[in-house]
Parts: sequence; C-alpha cells; structure tokens
Amino acid sequence: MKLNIKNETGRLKSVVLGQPKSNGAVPTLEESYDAKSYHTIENNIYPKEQDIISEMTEFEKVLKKYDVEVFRPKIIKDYNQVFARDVAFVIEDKMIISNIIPDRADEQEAYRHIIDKVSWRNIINLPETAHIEGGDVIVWNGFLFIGTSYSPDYRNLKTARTNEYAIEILKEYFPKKRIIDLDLRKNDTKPYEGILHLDCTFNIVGNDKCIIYKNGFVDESDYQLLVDIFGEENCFEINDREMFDMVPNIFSIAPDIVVSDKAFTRLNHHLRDEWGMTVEEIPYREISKMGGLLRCSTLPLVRE
Ligand SMILES: NC(=[NH2+])NCCC[C@H](N)C(=O)O
Repeated sequence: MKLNIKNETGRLKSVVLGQPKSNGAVPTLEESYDAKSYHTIENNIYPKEQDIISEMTEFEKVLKKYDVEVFRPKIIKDYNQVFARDVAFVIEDKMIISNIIPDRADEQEAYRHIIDKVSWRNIINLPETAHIEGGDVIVWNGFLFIGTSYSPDYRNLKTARTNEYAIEILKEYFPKKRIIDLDLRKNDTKPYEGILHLDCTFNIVGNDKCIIYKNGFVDESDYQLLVDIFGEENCFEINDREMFDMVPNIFSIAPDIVVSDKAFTRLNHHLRDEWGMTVEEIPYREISKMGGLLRCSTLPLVRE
C-alpha cells in the first residue's frame, strides 16, 4: 500500500477504524488513563458494548457511502480498541509506530496485518523513551502541529502522551516541515481542566479553517499563533462545555465533507451555513464518554 497523508482533510481513500467489540469490563478509577473516562466511571455512566458497536457501525456506514476502504484491527479479547488514532500515524508516505501509554500497548499487535501492507522502508519505529500518540499529531501541508506537555509533572501524568524527545526525532525525519509544538493543559481526573490530545482542543477542517479551544493551551501565545496562522474568521471558537463534549474531534472525509456528532448543533450549523460543508451527522455520545470521538476512532492511511 502506498501511504499518503499530506493534510487533515484531503479526499479520504483508505482508513483504519477502531474496534468496538470485546472492550472488556468497566474499568475501575485506578485503571482509567484519561480524565473523561475517570469522570464517566465516577458517575456510573460507562457505555455498554452494544451502544459502542452501534455508534461505530453508523460511522462505518458513512465511510462506505463515500467509497472509503476501511480496515479494522483484529479483536483482542476484553481490551478497549476504539481509538485507532493513537496507535500509529501517517505523515506523507511514512507510518510512525507510536510509543503509546503502557496501558494501551497491547493494542498495537492487532494492527500487524495492516502495518504489514506498508513497505518496511516506510515504517518509522522510535526509541522507547520517545513518547508520542497520533491524537497529538496534525499534519497540514508544510506544517506539523504537535501537542505535548512540558509540565515538570510529565512522568506522573497519564494524560501526557507526547514528549519533547519524540518531537525532536520527527524534526529529523521531516526537516522540511515547520513543526509547531503546543503545550497542552493536563489533568488526569478533571475533564474540564485538562486536554488529553491535541485533537481534543484543536482540529483543522476545509482547506484553511480550524476549530479551537483557547483554554486547552498552557501558553496563550500558542493559541494566538494558531489564530494568526489560520486567520480569526477561519477559526471556530468553542466553549468549556463544547470541549468537554469533544467538539473539535470531528472527522473529515474531504475538504467539504465532515462526519460530526449530531449533538454538535452549534458547530454543525456553522459548518453548513457559514462554511458551506456537507455534514454527515451520527450519534457518538456513548463513545465520547471514553475520552475520544470521531477523529480518535480513525487512522487515515491514504488521502488524495
Ligand atoms: N486521539 C485521541 N484523542 N484519542 C482518545 C483516546 C482515549 C483513550 N481513553 C485514552 O486515554 O487513550
């Protein structure tokens, strides 16, 4: 397979969609590794497998409607495999195998049959201490936006998944890209106070537009830099509640076609009426309770 990802929204040809089956028992608070799941467990509202399956089936139907080739990871018994995004990611024709949080490390084996379709020359493995997950990486032509955490408490934070070492290595592999590292606010147990991955606070839609949550960034100057790059009129600003609902985490099939959660009324209205996009709405509220949404459920391999 010839990988090709130059940006976040080019016409999608081939993608991996996560696996909702056999996701195991409800985790305990100690077992959870992101604030949204923590909150969900605390409030006794963890989603049922049947509901996760039905939401992901709706997503798959939309992808198929647009003739996208869909791969699935193999099922690992009693293991959460919904969020394909973090396991690996593609930049241009290279697949980078993430060094994911140890709690999720077993997920990678389930992608072997997909990784094997890529020539070994185009696979990048990172040194063990270079941490990175796909949810922190957004490619946009000459730019590479990477979410990270420079918190002195990095080692103790389960929600800090990408470190400076991984960013330095990516700089060497992609010397022509302008790499923008963004320090994200982190909190392992309070979903209103921290951001798990970059794609929970910022995402790109269309050719030159973005969805952004200002308080997700430690430094206002990082937020301001993004607004300057895209232009104020091209930024859709979201509020605290919308961040909690994971509004930035929609998924583009093409510059003018997005898959969104049908609960995102304000965003969907804006995408259609102001930005002239086709919005495919599906229910995804149950999956959102586990700390990810539509972008997180996918791992794009080929975009036109
Ligand atoms: N790209 C993303 N935002 N992925 C969300 C992953 C959520 C998952 N519960 C985790 O903590 O790893």
